[in-house]
Amino acid sequence: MPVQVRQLDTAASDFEAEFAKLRHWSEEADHAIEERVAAILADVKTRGDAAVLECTNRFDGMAAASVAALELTRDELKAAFDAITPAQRSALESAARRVRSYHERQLEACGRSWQYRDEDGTLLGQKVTPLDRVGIYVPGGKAAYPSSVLMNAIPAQVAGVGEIVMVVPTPKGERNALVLAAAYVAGVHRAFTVGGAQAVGALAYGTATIPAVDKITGPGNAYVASAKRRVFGQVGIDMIAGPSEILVLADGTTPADWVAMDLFSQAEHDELAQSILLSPDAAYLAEVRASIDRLIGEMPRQAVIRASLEGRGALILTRSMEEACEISNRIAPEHLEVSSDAPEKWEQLLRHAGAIFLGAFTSESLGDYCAGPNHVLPTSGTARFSSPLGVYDFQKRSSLIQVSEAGAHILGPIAAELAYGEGLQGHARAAEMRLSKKA
Ligand SMILES: NC(=O)c1ccc[n+]([C@@H]2O[C@H](COP(=O)([O-])OP(=O)(O)OC[C@H]3O[C@@H](n4cnc5c(N)ncnc54)[C@H](O)[C@@H]3O)[C@@H](O)[C@H]2O)c1
Ligand SMILES: N[C@H](CO)Cc1c[nH]c[nH+]1
Ligand SMILES: [Zn+2]
Repeated sequence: MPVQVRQLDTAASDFEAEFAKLRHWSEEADHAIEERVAAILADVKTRGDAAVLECTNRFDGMAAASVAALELTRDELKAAFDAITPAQRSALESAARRVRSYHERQLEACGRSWQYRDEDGTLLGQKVTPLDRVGIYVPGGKAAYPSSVLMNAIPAQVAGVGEIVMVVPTPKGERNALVLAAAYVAGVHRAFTVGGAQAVGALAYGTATIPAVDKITGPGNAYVASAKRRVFGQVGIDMIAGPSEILVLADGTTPADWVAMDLFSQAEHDELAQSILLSPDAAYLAEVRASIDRLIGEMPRQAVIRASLEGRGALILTRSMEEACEISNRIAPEHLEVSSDAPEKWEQLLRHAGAIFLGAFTSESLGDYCAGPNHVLPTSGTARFSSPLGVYDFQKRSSLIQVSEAGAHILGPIAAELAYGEGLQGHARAAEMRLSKKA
């Protein structure tokens, strides 16, 4: 049966209405989920380990006797690493090396302290420090994501975080050897087989067994997203990541099968994932449609892919590549492939995207695993104002100010004038006292 992916045409009179429907992403709170998450968090806050244990046994079909029994030891992580195949070990290590090297450059480029002195000797600067302890959430309900272990733990490590605590659900007690091995490779300090809102609550409030952290990062389902939103303030969070998205801008020079498979690659994550192709070449869109219909039968996750493409996917005919870039900027996708033989030309017109993949050989899937940049990216148009997970998410900044005696004579009158204007005498007098010699 052909996949009923909708087709839009920017020259059609109903384009704006159809485009609005396509972009509409209702993350309207599901009341049942919101209520359950609120109850789980309150329970974890008051009863700690007992609540975490009950929820884990109930929601993940486990039969653990204590939260301590859910901790994975460093020896267990190493045993998993030793047990996977040499090919898996080599792939994990190569991916980890590339991700580390990319994030080390990020640290050099924007993660270091800096300072300077005014002419009067006053020192000003910014001190960058790593977070003391972070929690990384690794999803594990419907699928296992060793790549997400690397993408969360490695930037934390590069930033110099003191302790990295990983949580990952293991439904029915089935531990994924690659996830454990990735935790070993990435240098996770402690790991617990706990997931969902109870894991987020445990990391935010701390229990007798699971330590409270300063920030929680990592993607997850609606329970995890809701819990992260609710504990924000008690702890930091990275972002609320929604379903995966890919937008391909194609000038018609990439084999149609390649682009069809790239659309599948994000559609297969989730029925709610969004895959969109934009091209000014109508014949090319028809070719990709034919590839989709021919290749879908080969895909083990074809039901998910079909649901995603039919529910939220689209092929969009544009008047030009310039117009395709404009539309892409309006969508601000998580992943943006520029499938063209002149990708640099179009890249200059692109402003909003979590990650931009240039040229026919750069499949988005390479970025998901091993190119080096992070795969935890802003979704649902939030690339307009936010950035990929990075070393900077595991650091914080303190301003440094050391005013010299000469500097106090310059700054004091300015501060005092403004403080009197605000009616704050204490501020003004504290500045003015520094105008006289220290006794
Ligand atoms: N953006 C990214 O980088 C990225 C990477 C990997 C995965 N993902 C996404 O993360 C999500 C992972 O979702 P998942 O479900 O597979 O795993 P998950 O780990 O996010 O959620 C599983 C947990 O949900 C909780 N849960 C499930 N049903 C529940 C219920 N009825 N009541 C209370 N709690 C319940 C359980 O505690 C369970 O442990 C997917 O949408 C996937 O596409 C995103
Ligand atoms: N594409 C996902 C983020 O949207 C990340 C991922 C993990 N494994 C495969 N893909
Ligand atoms: Zn992916």
